[in-house]
Amino acid sequence: MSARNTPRTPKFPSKTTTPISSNKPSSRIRNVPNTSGNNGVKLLNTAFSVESKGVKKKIHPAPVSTDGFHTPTSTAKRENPKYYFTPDCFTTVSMDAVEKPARKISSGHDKEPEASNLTVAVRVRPMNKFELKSSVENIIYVKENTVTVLAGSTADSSAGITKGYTYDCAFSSCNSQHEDYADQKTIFDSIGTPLVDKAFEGYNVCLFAYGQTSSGKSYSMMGIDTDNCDSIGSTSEAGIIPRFCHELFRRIDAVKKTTLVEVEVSYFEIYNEKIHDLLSVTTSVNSTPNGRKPALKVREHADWGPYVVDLSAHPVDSYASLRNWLIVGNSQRATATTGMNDKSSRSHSIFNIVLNISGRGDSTLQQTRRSKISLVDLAGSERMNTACSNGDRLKEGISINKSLLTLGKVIAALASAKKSTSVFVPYRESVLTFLLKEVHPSWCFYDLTMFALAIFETFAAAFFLRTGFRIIYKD
Ligand SMILES: Nc1ncnc2c1ncn2[C@@H]1O[C@H](COP(=O)(O)OP(=O)(O)OP(=O)(O)O)[C@@H](O)[C@H]1O
Repeated sequence: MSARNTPRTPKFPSKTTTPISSNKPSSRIRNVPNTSGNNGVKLLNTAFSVESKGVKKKIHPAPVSTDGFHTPTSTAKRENPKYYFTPDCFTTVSMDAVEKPARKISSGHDKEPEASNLTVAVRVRPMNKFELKSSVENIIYVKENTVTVLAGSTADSSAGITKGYTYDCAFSSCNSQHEDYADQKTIFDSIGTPLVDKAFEGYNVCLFAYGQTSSGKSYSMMGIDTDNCDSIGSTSEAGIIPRFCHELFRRIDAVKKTTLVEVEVSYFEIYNEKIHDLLSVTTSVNSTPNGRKPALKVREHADWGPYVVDLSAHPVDSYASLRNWLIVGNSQRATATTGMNDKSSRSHSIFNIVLNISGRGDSTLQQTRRSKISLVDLAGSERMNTACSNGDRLKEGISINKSLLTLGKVIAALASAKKSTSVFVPYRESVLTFLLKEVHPSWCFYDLTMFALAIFETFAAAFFLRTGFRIIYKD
């Protein structure tokens, strides 16, 4: 899921700003000369600026970019000058402050298609070895963007009643011989590529995988890396994250003569509500007995929102070096065998990429675009008895379920907040929602299993979406 247009409240720093975290993003942002005649206004498409004194809201005439290096903000401002609020010396990206180019979502019973910056996709995975061993039957069918669920052994089922749910995209990966089979490339092309486009335009994007344990989230997000550094084959099992990074550098290479693109990555996990840096290379004397690095703290900056203190960030200049960091991070992630998955993720993982894009060469450079990409692989919700959880696994499962519950509550509250301003959004109830506060998801990615238990997830997902984003399902 990714917020293609990250809805954010306009923010106007009242004092000299500090970096959002110790990865010092602001130090990487240049103040570029401005030739647009905007009285020294820096068209810096970023929330991190070094000049912010004497700030007050003011409506400016729409800026004119002289070098064609537009930001989404500047373009939208030109089209919607009334929304163009900026302090004298500061221009910030505020996706709330611009009219977003809305994508239309059509749904089964909607007369009018809805405009949304959120996309929800569902993927149905093949049966796993546990399911093949037991006598389970396929109860989920995908046709176009609708998932139909036979109601199992209930009276509805005997009466031939089915339930259909319409999503933005629905993929079936059950049978590789089937013509509609969606492989890793199909998934990435459908939901990953638009995100790369948006990231290059300067939007923050976020994509997360949600679903019950063993429904294929990690497979879809990370996949199985069988490729070398130079290419990702079309039949490869590499998932969205490596494909996203590969595509990112392919595009960077294509424009490198004219455009300077700096890429920085960070990767952390939220395990039992504690944050661990997955890319930390320093050895700490404070490591826990199980070898884990000490947990990092979350703080909230008055202007830039929540951030992880001392999270390491690493500049990368090629897919090969980025892939090495991914391998390091994945090797440190907490996984364990449960009753439903041999290698179950016991934590939420968040892989962040920060892109700074600016013109290269002469002084005609006007703007720097900055976008943050968050690719999130959530831990799976689980039923304690089915997942055979006990001891540490039980504790982890409780923590996972609790934070997923909060995620649902936050999204439901955000939806209600659209109608009423007095709604309390419980971001702080879990570390995950607190950290994602600044990056509301606009892309969600759901995996469903074909297993009967998945019905629960299907209903949960439909409810979640229906309440959260008014996506109407057919029934
Ligand atoms: N589309 C698919 N095609 C083939 N195998 C898949 C697919 N989706 C998942 N699998 C396999 O199913 C198993 C479980 O998948 P995975 O570990 O990705 O689940 P998960 O949702 O991340 O689980 P958890 O929440 O417990 O971490 C893995 O062995 C994985 O390789």
